[in-house]
Amino acid sequence: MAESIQQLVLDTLDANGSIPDTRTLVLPGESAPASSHDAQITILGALNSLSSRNVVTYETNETISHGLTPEGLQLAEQGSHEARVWSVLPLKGNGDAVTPVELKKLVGDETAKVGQGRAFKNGWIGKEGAGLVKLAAEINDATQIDLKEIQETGSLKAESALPDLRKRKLIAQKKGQWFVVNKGPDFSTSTAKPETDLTVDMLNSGSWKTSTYKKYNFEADGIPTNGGALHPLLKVREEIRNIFLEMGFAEMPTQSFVESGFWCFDALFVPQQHPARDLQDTFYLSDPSHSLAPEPSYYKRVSTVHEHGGFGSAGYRAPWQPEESSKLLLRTHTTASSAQMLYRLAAKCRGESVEDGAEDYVHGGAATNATNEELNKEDDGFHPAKLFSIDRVFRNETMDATHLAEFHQVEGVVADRNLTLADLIGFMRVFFSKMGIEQVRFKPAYNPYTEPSLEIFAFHPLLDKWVEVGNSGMFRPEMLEPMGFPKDVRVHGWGLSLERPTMIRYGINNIRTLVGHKVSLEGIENSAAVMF
Ligand SMILES: N[C@@H](Cc1ccccc1)C(=O)O
Repeated sequence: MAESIQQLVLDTLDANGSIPDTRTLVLPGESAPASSHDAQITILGALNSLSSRNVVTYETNETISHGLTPEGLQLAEQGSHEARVWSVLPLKGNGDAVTPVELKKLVGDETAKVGQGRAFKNGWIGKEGAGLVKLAAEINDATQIDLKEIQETGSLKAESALPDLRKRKLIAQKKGQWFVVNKGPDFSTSTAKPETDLTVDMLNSGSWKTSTYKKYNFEADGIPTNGGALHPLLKVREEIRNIFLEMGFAEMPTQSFVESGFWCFDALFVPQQHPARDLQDTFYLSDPSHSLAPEPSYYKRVSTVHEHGGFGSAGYRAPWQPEESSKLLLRTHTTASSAQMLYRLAAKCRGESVEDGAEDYVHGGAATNATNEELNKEDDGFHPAKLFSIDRVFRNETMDATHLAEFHQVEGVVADRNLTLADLIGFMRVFFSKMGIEQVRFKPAYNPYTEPSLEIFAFHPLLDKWVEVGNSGMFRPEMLEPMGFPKDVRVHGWGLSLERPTMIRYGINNIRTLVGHKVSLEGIENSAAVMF
């Protein structure tokens, strides 16, 4: 039906050039023109779909018409109340007058009540004794005639009669529409929907040659895209960075991912035979495979403390191999960078001038433990420092749900005179509580470069167990004194991974989720409020 109406509109336009009034159309299957409201609504549907394809244009005109109410319909059929009253009475002098009680019986209560008054007013009836009689031998029931006209045409030529009929609730207003239709820019008599895509089938069958195509709408709004977002690792890194900054730490400059065995291990007093230096644990570079030699006097102090001891240490008493020291590798921990920053921090203590030294990253005097006596003593070039880094490290690990060959380490070091283990523990508590971790425990551990060393455990309220969150310790004199730090300077440090708190924060079970090309945060809605 809808399509045949579209076809009718198109054929009419084709034949006549335009359709000045859609009420003149004779719809398929009908014999009379489509003057009714419903017919125009049906036509409107066809016009809308044709105009959306620019096949036609149309203008809307409004009409106000009238229809009969149920009571109006009844009166159009049977005559007005007054006419019906008049019709049952005898003409004056031609019989017995009808009493009001009898009249009600003859025409019904309602008609008797309404009709009497009007028939009197029109001069059609009169009183005779206690009853009623016709005065006029013939009447013209204008109400019935008007109602019939309205019923047939929807309007009344004698418009002045309309308000009264409306007041009597015999007619009601009906709003309607009709349309003027013209050919659109893409007029054609075909009702086939234009193609939106050129398909393989159309090419094979050759139908593409005769098909019509939907035009591109360059005005259309595009589909809104989801805006860019920070990677979860970046968000958590920013949070941790802010914790360090508000605790007065300075960020160490990002150093090269490639380090020498010297800075990654030797400078930290990691023995040259240590298993961490194995090929299975560390990625070594093949080209170039070896680094330039470090500053000779420091290199000498480091190799000596390893081989023969010194600074109160017996050393490892094992042969020192320059080859091992100069190997290039991907750093296995950011402590390799901390070592270089500490070496620079000690430059003044070694009597060297500081060019690009760690002084820039040193918050002199902050949180110092120095006594008056120490402050008064001669300047030995040392300044306290609080440094941090959050950066990438690499380990030759078997990858699984919680291990990757590369990850990020969060690392902090604090250098000051006479720091104690209590300072380290106190620092840890404050740092982790700022990360939302209130319950922490420490367990003695072993690192070649720290003594004592502590593993940090935190109670995870959701997992209901203690989980390891970091590693820490006080750097050994065998590491600090060859750098040139005075004997009373202590440096403590700690490290944790960035991935672990991020995974717990975002409810991610598989670390690969964090680094794939598609980061899906499957558990994000259920993520814990606490970070670890
Ligand atoms: N480098 C240690 C962390 C650490 C840093 C500083 C001091 C002690 C420990 C690690 O990789 O786990």
